[in-house]
Amino acid sequence: MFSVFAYTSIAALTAAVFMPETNMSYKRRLSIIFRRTGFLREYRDLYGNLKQGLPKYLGETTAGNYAEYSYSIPLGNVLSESLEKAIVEAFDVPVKVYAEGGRLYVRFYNENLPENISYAKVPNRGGYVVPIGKSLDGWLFHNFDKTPHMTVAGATRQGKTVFLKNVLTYLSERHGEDIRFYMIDLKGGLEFGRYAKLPQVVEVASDASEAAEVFTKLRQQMNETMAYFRDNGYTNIVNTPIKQRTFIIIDEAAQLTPEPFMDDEEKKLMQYCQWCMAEITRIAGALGWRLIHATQYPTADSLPRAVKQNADAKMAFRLPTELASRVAIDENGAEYLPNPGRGIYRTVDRQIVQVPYLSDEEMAKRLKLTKRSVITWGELGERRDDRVRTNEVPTENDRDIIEFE
Ligand SMILES: Nc1ncnc2c1ncn2[C@@H]1O[C@H](COP(=O)(O)OP(=O)(O)OP(=O)(O)O)[C@@H](O)[C@H]1O
Repeated sequence: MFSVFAYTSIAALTAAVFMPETNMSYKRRLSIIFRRTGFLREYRDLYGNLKQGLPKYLGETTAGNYAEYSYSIPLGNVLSESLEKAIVEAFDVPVKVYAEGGRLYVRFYNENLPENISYAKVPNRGGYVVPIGKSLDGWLFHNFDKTPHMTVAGATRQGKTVFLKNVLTYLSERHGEDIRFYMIDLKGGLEFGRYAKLPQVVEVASDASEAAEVFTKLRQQMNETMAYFRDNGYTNIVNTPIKQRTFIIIDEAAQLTPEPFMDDEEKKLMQYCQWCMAEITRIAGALGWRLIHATQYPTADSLPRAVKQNADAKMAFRLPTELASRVAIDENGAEYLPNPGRGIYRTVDRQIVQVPYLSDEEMAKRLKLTKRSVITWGELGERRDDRVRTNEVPTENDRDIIEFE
């Protein structure tokens, strides 16, 4: 099994210009790092004395955008987080360090990720997959049939909504009405309320009490589906002929966090919603439910432990602190991401990607949205009023979408 630990140094993440280095200096610097971190092998010299030496160098591979060096891992050593960090922080170029089959690989890339990659460039893939983005090793997709649930975290304006729109669009384009979306859009329905008339979108909840109603319906459906699976001897939807998959996207899930200032009823409502999210991630993956929990504020309270534990894929955009990064993806790094759309995708391994940019216009074209299929600000009613109250007027993009024919 591929055991990958990929890092990109802070310097490389922020470097605007690629700094070429000679192969010689890469190897020499690696030797110094191996010595300083004690990543050494033991051997006996001609006189039988025990000595320490550098790990055995196995060779170099070059490909389109990288040069990679491999070494034998000295017995008794492991690829530790501190060794990886020592390596990646020492170079001005993006570096990936990983161990596989007793070997240590250090890959030096000769390019940086671009800051913008168009959604139009995303390759076509079958199955219940969505593009996560482009890494320096190529396109990366997330397969919801393999890993049903995902958490997404990122500070404001760092790319969560664009990512969720990628998910909605890519799946809808490929699976038509086999895909169902329940959008729990706790930004008052402002982002996803407009797509309520899409055939794939079953329901849009825009506050906690609407969310609770949706969760109650989903629980009923879950029980019915479970009974159906039992009757048919099914254990997991991926091994059945059933094509339908149900996505529950919760955007700004922190709005479902019980707070000390809330009255008991409100707290109970929030706790109920959090419990339902946990139940969905615990039980419903095998039944075809896929939950995406997105928040600006990943804390132990806003990201319930059960959801985090059962969501084996974690996506982080830039976060304000190392602590937030650790809550979101169990390690630091998200606090250094340099631009919107740059994310860390964490499963068993870790990849840095640039999420494809999908504009509202492009989304409208792809989903064949017309005036009739897009909810207007008038129809949004209350929600529009909320936006006016908060002085958030519709943007140019919003208007384009609504007027799109
Ligand atoms: N993948 C991307 N590629 C390039 N630019 C992006 C990408 N994602 C986001 N951006 C830029 O950042 C802006 C904000 O992105 P987005 O609306 O997704 O943020 P957000 O994280 O959802 O913010 P909030 O939580 O405040 O709603 C976009 O309008 C766009 O200009």
